[in-house]
Amino acid sequence: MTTLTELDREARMGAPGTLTTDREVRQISLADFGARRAEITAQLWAAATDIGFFQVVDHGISPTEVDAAFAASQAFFALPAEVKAKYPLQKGLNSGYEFKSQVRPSVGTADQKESFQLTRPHMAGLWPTDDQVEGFRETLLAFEAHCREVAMAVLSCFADVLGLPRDFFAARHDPANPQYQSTLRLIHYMAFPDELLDVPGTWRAGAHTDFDCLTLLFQREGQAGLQVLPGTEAVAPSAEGYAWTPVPATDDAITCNVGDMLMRWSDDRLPSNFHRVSAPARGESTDPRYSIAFFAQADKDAVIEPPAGSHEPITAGEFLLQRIRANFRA
Ligand SMILES: O=C(O)CCC(=O)C(=O)O
Ligand SMILES: [Fe+2]
Repeated sequence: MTTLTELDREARMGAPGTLTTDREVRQISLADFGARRAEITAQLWAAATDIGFFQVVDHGISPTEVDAAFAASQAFFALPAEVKAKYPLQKGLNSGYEFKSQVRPSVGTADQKESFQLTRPHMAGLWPTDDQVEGFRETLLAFEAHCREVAMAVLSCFADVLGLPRDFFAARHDPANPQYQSTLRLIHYMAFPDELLDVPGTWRAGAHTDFDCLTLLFQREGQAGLQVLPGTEAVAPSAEGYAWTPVPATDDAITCNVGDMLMRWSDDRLPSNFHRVSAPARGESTDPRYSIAFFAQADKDAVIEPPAGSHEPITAGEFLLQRIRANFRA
């Protein structure tokens, strides 16, 4: 098996660097999508190829739905540890619950978080009961479906620019396919303990790129910490290291970023940017942070074959497995 260049790149990104607010994380409205498609496509492409991260608003997922998903998430994480442990992370399948088990190759320390992942074909035995969290399964399956719709709309715009059929990505992220491997991840960064403040190498999430085609990230107003490294900065670090840009946390916007699969698939035209979630500095809020990520990961049997041949073809199943193996403790 060859080592992915994606893994190689990641190993060099762990240093704290500096923060900058020189870069703007653009907000793009998806309102009236059908009629404004060309304009939206131009805005998405420009943002994705410039800073890399962008936010979409007027995306059609109602505040009520987003609140319900976060309420289900909070209720789950509030369960006793021994209950959560009944739904353990399934190795290599992105489903189930884990506690501080993700170690990013960039930093070598465990993310200070717990998470629950939903990947449709791999949920047998992993749903908490209605006694534990009322309506958990229904709420999250509906939310996952709606996230996929928004992700496919954004990917259809990228397909237009890449000269691919408009439904190219939707056909390869097919919930009816047993090989479906898109994932909804509920994340809880616990209230930050005093003894970890100022400990070097401690992150809520260490620097990484995502493995997927497109990530949708839901944040809560004021629960800050997400920082992105735009591609051009990653190429030319200053003397202090890389300059990271904070991504605002609001209730209404969905933060989007391209992942490694789509970078490959686009012959590297669409960059997959490094990002991380910083630990609070002394004096900053140590309150918990909740986020929800939808990872649009092409079905296992989809072949990632870039049109210009810049990378060898690889199935999305093999690609993802290599990345997961490098990230989770055995
Ligand atoms: O929680 C966040 O804000 C980011 C999480 C993230 O980047 C990830 O899980 O890949
Ligand atoms: Fe990420």
